Formats: sequence, structure tokens, C-alpha cells
Amino acid sequence: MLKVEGLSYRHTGRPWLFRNITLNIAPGEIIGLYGKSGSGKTTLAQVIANYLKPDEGTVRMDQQKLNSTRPFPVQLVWQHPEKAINPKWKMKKVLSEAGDVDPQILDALGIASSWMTRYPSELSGGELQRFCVARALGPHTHYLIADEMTTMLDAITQAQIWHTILDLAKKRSIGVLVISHDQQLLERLCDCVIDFNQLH
Ligand SMILES: Nc1ncnc2c1ncn2[C@@H]1O[C@H](COP(=O)(O)OP(=O)(O)OP(=O)(O)O)[C@@H](O)[C@H]1O
Repeated sequence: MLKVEGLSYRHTGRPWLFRNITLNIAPGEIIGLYGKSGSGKTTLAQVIANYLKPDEGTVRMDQQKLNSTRPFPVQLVWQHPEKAINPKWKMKKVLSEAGDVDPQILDALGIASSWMTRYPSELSGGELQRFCVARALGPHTHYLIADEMTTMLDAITQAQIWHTILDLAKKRSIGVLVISHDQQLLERLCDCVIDFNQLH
């Protein structure tokens, strides 16, 4: 179980962005999260995935406080893959950050072997996002946070990526937090859907 307890965050010199957030995600559970623009959903995702340090509160997995070991068991994929990938690395090296990604995942995501020797600038946004998803689904991942992950993609690529994630979530009991403004997408994918305002 991933347990977020009493989480609070403020940018330096700014008022509290959110305070005392509590959220539990069980293994294999798919939770949807929506809320108004600027309310702090992305910041919450970054805190849970250990990109930002909370001002108050804890994130625990199976009672253990998470430290910053890599690969981190909670992986975050966001909207803009080009900002999440080192432009100087070929895709094979980008992917190797996750350890040994199961070739079946690469297949399911439609990642062509010929893409491995290309630089990020030689791939489309949708192709890059597939790599970000694959990298986030390495063998050490127990929880995935998808923050507007497929918003920029065409319907077919969206469906392929979500199909792969839901299938894997079931097989490996990966808990998923889906952050989106698309209520229909959330209703379709998730076991339950929560308003960000209800968390605190
Ligand atoms: N480095 C920063 N310093 C100060 N304020 C920031 C910083 N980064 C983000 N913010 C502000 O924090 C607030 C929350 O941003 P965040 O991206 O978490 O919201 P969000 O709920 O994900 O929004 P959206 O739905 O539009 O993506 C916004 O008002 C944003 O302007």
C-alpha cells in the first residue's frame, strides 16, 4: 500500500499550495484525480514521486518511509516527454535508466527496435512518450503516477498506452494514480475518481 499522510507543500515565500493531504493507493488499484487548473495536482505528483521534498507529511510504501534509492518504486510520467529525456542520449541509453525493461512491454507499446539507435530529436512526441512509459515500467516499479500522460497524443496511441498499463497493473499489481482533466478518460480507466479538493 502507498500511504500519503499529512502532506503539505509551499513554494518558497508563497502561501501553502496544499496542506494535510491524505491518499492511499493499494497495489493494482487505479485511482483517478481531477481538480481545477493550478490547484497543485502536478506538484503533489512530484512530491509523491520524490522530485520535491514535502514541507510536512510522509509518503510510505508498505509501512516503510521511502528514501531516494534509484530506481525509485514510484514512477512519474508527465505530459511533455521531451522535457523528461536527456537530448544527448540515444534511446537505448534513455531506456537503460530503468534497468531491464521487459521486451514484451516494448512490443505492447509499439516501440520499434530501430528507434533504439536514434536521438530524442529524431522521434515524434508520441514515440518519445512510449519510451517514457516503458522507462517508468521497469522491474522495480510498484506505483505509477500518470500526470496528463496521454493528453497530447492521438486516440490510437492513447488507447495502446493505456491498454498496456492496465494490463501490466493487473499482472504486476502496480497501483496507478491517473491525473487528468478528461473526466471521461478517468471514468473509463479508474476504480475510483477523486476531486483534488477532497484530499485536504
Ligand atoms: N517553482 C514555482 N514557484 C512558485 N510557484 C509555482 C512553481 N511551480 C508551480 N507553481 C505554482 O503552483 C501552482 C500549482 O501548480 P501545479 O502545476 O501543481 O497545478 P496543477 O493542479 O497541476 O495545474 P494544471 O491542472 O493546470 O496542470 C500554480 O499556481 C503554479 O503557478
